[in-house]
Amino acid sequence: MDVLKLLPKTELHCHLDGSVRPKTMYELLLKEGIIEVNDFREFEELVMVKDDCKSLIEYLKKFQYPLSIMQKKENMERITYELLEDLNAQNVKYVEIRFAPYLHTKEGLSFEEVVESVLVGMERAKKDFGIWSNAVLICMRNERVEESIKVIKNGAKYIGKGVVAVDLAGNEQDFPPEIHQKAFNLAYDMGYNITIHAGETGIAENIPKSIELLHAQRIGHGIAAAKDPKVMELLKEKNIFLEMCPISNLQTKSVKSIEDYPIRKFLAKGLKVTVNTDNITVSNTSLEREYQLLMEKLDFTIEEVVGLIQNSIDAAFIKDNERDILRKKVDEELRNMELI
Ligand SMILES: O=c1[nH]cnc2c1ncn2[C@H]1C[C@H](O)[C@@H](CO)O1
Ligand SMILES: [Zn+2]
Repeated sequence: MDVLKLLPKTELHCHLDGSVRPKTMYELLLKEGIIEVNDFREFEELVMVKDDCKSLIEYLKKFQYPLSIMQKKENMERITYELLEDLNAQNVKYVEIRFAPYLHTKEGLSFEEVVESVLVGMERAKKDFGIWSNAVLICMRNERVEESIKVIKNGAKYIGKGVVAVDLAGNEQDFPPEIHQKAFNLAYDMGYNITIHAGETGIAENIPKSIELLHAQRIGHGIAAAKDPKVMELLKEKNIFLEMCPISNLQTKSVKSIEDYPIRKFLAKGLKVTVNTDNITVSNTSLEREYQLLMEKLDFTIEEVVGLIQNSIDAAFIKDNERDILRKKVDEELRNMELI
């Protein structure tokens, strides 16, 4: 839809390893001898989930391919830069890119080399394309709390220099939030913003736990809140933003079908909802596709989509003066499109 293409957009929940430009991943996997397929289509089957994906755990298996080539500084920088180049071409004005630094230290890179390569890619993209971005550092749920503490301590020197927040991601079913409480207390004291993946795989209680024990200001996914009015009440009362990712949620079977997707229920309850991609390549999606799905299947109007974009601006982990600048830029384009 042309109007969706042209809309000025913001992206708050986008994993770097799940969003590697497919052609680049193919080139690097072949060059490094990790795969032997010689057909691009066959390769796409390997790295993107299909509709028959059964769970988040199955979905997470796709990350082994991008992670295997994201172990070098030049690859990290290039992948970040290209993601931003592609998002800029889709008129994304602001993006928060998330990644788990320690998943990129398997072949000798230091934590600092990983983070700085991403930050250099972001800087270069800003200079070349004008697209503005910040980074979110991920702690992995399946790791011990000491590993999360290392992410938080080592990342602190980058707060305000491109890093704005920390997150907890990975297998939610087997690793509840409280395992990482000590780390997120520290993150809170150190001044990070905090977002937590919670309620993605049906466990509603992980949402209040993430807010009350881990200081979450935003919740990734949050689908399971729909089952519990008290959880929705808490989200509303605490003014917590939801980072919803419809296509990913359908693929991981967070919801049975798009008709069961609780986005309208959340909006009707007055919750602050944003819409994001999660993993552009693994989920084979884009912001445009996410919005198009909402318009085609859930009867969203273009004005409602604009409302979601405006929520993202409110939810972004940026300073208020930066938020004013971003809002002004987006509003100007919306006004020119006669959408506000
Ligand atoms: O949607 C998700 N839920 C939980 N974990 C996820 C999701 N998408 C990606 N991840 C994991 C797999 C990646 O390797 C890791 C860091 O981006 O975060
Ligand atoms: Zn995610």
